[in-house]
Amino acid sequence: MRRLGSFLHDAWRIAGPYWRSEERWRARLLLGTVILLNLALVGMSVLLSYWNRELFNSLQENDAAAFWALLFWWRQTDSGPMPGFVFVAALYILIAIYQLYLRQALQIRWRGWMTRQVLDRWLAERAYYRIALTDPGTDNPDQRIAEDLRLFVDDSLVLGLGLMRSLVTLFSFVLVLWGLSGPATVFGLQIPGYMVWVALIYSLIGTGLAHWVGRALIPLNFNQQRVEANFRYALMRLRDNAEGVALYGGEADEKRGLLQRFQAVIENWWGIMVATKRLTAFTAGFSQVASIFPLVVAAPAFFAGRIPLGALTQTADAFGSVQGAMSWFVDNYADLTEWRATVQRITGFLDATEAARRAVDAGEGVRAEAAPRRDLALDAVTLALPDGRVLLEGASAGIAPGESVLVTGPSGAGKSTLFRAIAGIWPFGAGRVRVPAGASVLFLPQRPYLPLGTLRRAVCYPRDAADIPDAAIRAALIDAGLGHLAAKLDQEEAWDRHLSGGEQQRLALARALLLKPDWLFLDEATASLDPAAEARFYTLLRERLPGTTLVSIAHRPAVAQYHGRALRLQDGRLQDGRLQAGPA
Ligand SMILES: Nc1ncnc2c1ncn2[C@@H]1O[C@H](COP(=O)(O)OP(=O)(O)OP(=O)(O)O)[C@@H](O)[C@H]1O
Repeated sequence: MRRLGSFLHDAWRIAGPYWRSEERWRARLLLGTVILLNLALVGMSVLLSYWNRELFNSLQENDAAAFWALLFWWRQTDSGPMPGFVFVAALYILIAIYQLYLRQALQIRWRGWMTRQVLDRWLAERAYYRIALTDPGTDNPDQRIAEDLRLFVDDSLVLGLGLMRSLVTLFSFVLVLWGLSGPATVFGLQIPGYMVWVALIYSLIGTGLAHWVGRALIPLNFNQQRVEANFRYALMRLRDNAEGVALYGGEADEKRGLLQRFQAVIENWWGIMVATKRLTAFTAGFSQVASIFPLVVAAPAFFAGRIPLGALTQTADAFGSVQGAMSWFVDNYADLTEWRATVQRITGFLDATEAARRAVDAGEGVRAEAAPRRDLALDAVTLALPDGRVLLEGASAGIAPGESVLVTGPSGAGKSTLFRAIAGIWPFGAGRVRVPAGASVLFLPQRPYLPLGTLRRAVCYPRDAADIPDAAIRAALIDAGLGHLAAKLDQEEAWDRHLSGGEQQRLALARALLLKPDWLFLDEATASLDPAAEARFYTLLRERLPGTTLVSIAHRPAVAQYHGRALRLQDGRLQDGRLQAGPA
């Protein structure tokens, strides 16, 4: 019970904010309307059950006028005026259409609001990056944002409305059945409304048995989602790494891996089939029996002339409705378990983003802060790895504006990690990095990131391409030696796969020329260029961005000539040294 309580609390933690948000009035109005229409549908089915009874009675009494009136017009009955079938059916259809339409409108609004909120949290404080480093247990954020949010909203509405409808149906038809069923005498005891008790006991036994027969399906369904996702992920990896696989000729290995994962899909599916077969044997048998069971129980009263044919059929109908409503938990078993898993995954994800935000607020790791000064300062910076290994211990240094500094050191010494700390994204370590407030900073990593979409977007990233004139973008491309791409600005391609490594680095140079940052950090940004192109790259940077402070990581000795100073990272220490400045 405590587990159920904390689960419902989690579900409300996810769902609640929308109903208190700025969209709350529209949301509540939509939900209220959907609930009303939902209740109206139950009311319509109660009305139809009385209508049915009148129809069968008209048949039994051979009353053709009453029969036709009940179909196409209306008729006065003992319990009041009864509208004809055409009107009842038309109204039912109208309510059913709008109940679904408005529910779907609410679904997409709710999902849209939640998606925007979760994206905000995920992107704030670079939680998307931190979580991958500090909380690897929070897997597949893409699935959580795209799929789990959708499932949560859909399941919450469908299950919530379904439960409410079943409860109202249950109470309505229990009343109908109570009114129809006279008392019965069992072992000398008079039991009023005995058909109600028969229906409840019958349904409870059915629910219990269905749970017992079908419970194996719950973990199997759960597992099916997992193995399907694993298989899909492997296919996606192959698509993303098609070139690497093709160059290695790794098709046979890939096929083995893919078939292995697909085998897990097949095996679990067989488990589902066997369990479903068992459950279907039970539920099909149960519902067949349910269709004649109330007739068998009520038939003696009919044959004894105590109830007319209409009452007999209405009894069977009401019995079926009570039993159907009682079976709600059984019918929705799979969806309930799916909803539960979804709530757990979203809660875990929200907790991880919250933990990332708290860690930043608490100043854990290397703190990067904007300071009212012109230079950049490292104060007792220690860089560590997730396993605690220390890369750099208590380093202090400063870089003045306009300087050009080369960072060197053996592979794996921690040079890129030092850049990460300066960017304020490295969570392991201690100390402080003070960055000039208000200065624009651009990092060009080893592998330039190219976003999805047009080339224009790729060049201007992370600025909005709409803010930058066409001519400036073309000029930057031409300067960077990518003039042949200037005509393709609005072409959408997988540019990261289309362009060669060197072209991608030149595109990053174009980006730097375009954005004109005050501070430019280059992490082996020319590693894929030939020496002549590398020389042009640095010369151009110095010419076009004379006021920009340049900090480069590079292995090639030739790069040193474009810098005035070197910082060497080795054996956990940062050594400072002057360089003979070259053409810069
Ligand atoms: N996310 C991570 N988790 C664990 N270890 C990491 C992570 N990122 C980097 N490291 C480790 O930190 C060390 C330093 O990496 P870093 O990329 O800073 O080195 P580097 O000096 O830039 O090397 P290179 O010159 O080869 O690019 C390496 O041993 C690397 O394996």
